[in-house]
Amino acid sequence: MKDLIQKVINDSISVKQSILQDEQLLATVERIVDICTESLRARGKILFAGNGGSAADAQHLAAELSGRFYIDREPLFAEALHVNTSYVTAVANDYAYDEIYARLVRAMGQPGDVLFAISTSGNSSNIIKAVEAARKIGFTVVAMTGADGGKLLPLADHLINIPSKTTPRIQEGHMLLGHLICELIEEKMFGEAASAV
Ligand SMILES: O=C(CO)[C@@H](O)[C@H](O)[C@H](O)[C@H](O)COP(=O)(O)O
Ligand SMILES: [Zn+2]
Repeated sequence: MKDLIQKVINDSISVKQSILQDEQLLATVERIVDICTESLRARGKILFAGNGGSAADAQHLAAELSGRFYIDREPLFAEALHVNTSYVTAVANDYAYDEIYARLVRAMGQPGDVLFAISTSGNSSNIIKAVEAARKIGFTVVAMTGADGGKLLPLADHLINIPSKTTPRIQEGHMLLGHLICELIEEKMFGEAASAV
């Protein structure tokens, strides 16, 4: 048991070390922060979509923006697409599970909005369909993936691909960088030097 505990913690640390050393990935994080800030300043929306643990991550990250992260400040428009269970169950039942996010993207989305498509495999079809709908509308699409990026890879404007093939380790990487993105957006928009950036 102790061996497994140490292995899992070590694996998680290794993934995070790889992220830290990946300058291209860290530059992508900066670019995503700039794009989200620009969108929010223009009254755009930041939408998040994921399944399972990634749905939890989606609503967690949305709440950091619509609620607050560190700073007492105005709310920002951010939401996770699965949170209305009446909507999700009706659309999954009446149309298809694949349609749940794409349909809401079409209902809510406007050019300049940002969609975070969170899928550890990059292959969940409801996420792919949401991305296709978002691209048609003129969103910026940020894909948060792992492994080889899957089908999301060629569809994303910006890719956060966590260097791991293990779903929970990938999710931990998504949350690390997702938290970082929320912190940096808040700092850029509301921090002490906000008027200068
Ligand atoms: O949280 C976990 C595993 O850590 C699971 O609930 C996991 O999110 C689900 O199996 C998802 O359906 C996986 O989908 P995806 O990440 O490949 O898009
Ligand atoms: Zn999980």
